Amino acid sequence: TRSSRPQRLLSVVKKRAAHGDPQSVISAIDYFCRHNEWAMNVGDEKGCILDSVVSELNPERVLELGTYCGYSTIRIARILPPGARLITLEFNPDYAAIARQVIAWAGLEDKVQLVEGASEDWIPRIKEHFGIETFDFVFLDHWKDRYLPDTKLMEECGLLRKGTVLLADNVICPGVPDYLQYVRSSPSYESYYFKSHLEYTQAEDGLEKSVFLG
Ligand SMILES: CCCNc1ncnc2c1ncn2[C@@H]1O[C@H](/C=C/CNC(=O)c2cc(-c3ccc(F)cc3)cc(O)c2O)[C@H](C)[C@H]1O
Ligand SMILES: [Mg+2]
Repeated sequence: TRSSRPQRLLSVVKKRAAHGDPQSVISAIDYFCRHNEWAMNVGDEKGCILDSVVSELNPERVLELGTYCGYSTIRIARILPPGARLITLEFNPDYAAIARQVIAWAGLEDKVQLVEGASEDWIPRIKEHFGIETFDFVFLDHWKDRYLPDTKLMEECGLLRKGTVLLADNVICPGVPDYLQYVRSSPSYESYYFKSHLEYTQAEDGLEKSVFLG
């Protein structure tokens, strides 16, 4: 049977990117998705905004919801300070298997812990399972109708602290209206919209940065 899109992305990475060189993995995926086959990675334009938010924050503890092929995982992990850790949740075993290989090809497996499972099952277990108190940075890029319930779950589980930054992809396209309304109206968040474009296209999209105020 035909290969999957993630499988084709992985083979491009192995063919075009240098082992242990995260930037070449990122460039190989972006080139392929722009010129050969679109895929729902955060991409280069929004990826630069993601890079700037992460490097300004210099987070020690990062959570990513929705790994897919690991593109944003390696974008974040490649600029984390030494000793920092990224936990990324992916509930599709086929995507998880591809992402593990992409992360390994980039040489970033020491900074990344890919956990196979659903966010709603894992968020309540992260503290005791990983010995993590709170996260400094959370990147939301999984099913769009799960951003809001998972954010409320992270609040309830005490995984957010004063100053924790949530960065949400796709707040315009496909859109996350219930999440946007919540973080923009809740007194517990200070929100900011980074206008950009849907990955590899000219359609509008953007990232919403929301600081938890406690
Ligand atoms: C219930 C389980 C919840 N918990 C979960 N726990 C763990 N992992 C989860 C959970 N829910 C989902 N995942 C995983 O995360 C990934 C899912 C990612 C989803 N992303 C989009 O749908 C999107 C669409 C477009 C788009 C824009 C325009 C178009 F025309 C077409 C597409 C663009 C974009 O940038 C997009 O990120 C992965 C596929 C999926 O297995
Ligand atoms: Mg996305």
